[in-house]
Amino acid sequence: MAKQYDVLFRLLLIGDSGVGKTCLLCRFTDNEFHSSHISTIGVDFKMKTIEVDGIKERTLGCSLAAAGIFLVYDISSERSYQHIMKWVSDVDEYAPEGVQKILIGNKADEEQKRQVGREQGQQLAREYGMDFYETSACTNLNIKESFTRLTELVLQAHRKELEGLRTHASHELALAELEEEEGKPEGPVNSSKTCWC
Ligand SMILES: Nc1nc2c(ncn2[C@@H]2O[C@H](COP(=O)(O)OP(=O)(O)OP(=O)(O)O)[C@@H](O)[C@H]2O)c(=O)[nH]1
Repeated sequence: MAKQYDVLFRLLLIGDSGVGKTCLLCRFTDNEFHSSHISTIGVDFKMKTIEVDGIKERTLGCSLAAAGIFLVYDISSERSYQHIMKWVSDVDEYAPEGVQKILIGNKADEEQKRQVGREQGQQLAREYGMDFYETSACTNLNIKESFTRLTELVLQAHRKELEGLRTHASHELALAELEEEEGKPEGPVNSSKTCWC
């Protein structure tokens, strides 16, 4: 059976209740948006495979030991923005070292209710050395872009393992070609799935 992904890792969305974490995840994985708010008890868990730089990444939408974290606030809630600092300190305390982070100001479609300026988001992201996106799960603004960017950051942070994966993959390919040339029956090729969970 064809390999469905090369690398498996987890992304976590954190932020105050109601900022749109579940909706961001559903928009990214299923291209769906739900206008009702049913508070998540525990964790939502979704998977999606995307291809970045020729490598197929399978992301788990949620996890406790995550390789990448979205810190999400709602641009129509100053309070959710103020709480980002608390979320960042929790991440610094509990997340594994080297975890990649991106700041998200969600509900960017709610311009008339805006309480947090785009510059405030940019400034906070600069202070913490993070990338920043304003998104809308409702209109699909910057969803793919932000998930792809976090994926790229995770890949960069795991460059060494990735190089090993590429070398292994090219060896596998060369071996398969050789076997084909020699007319050998195709044996089971070990799949080189990497997990950074
Ligand atoms: N206008 C607008 N509404 C949004 C957007 N994203 C989410 N919402 C709405 O905000 C509410 C909360 O969204 P959820 O995704 O359930 O929020 P959450 O952060 O997962 O909430 P908890 O599970 O309680 O932590 C829902 O009514 C959504 O429809 C958005 O981009 N724009």
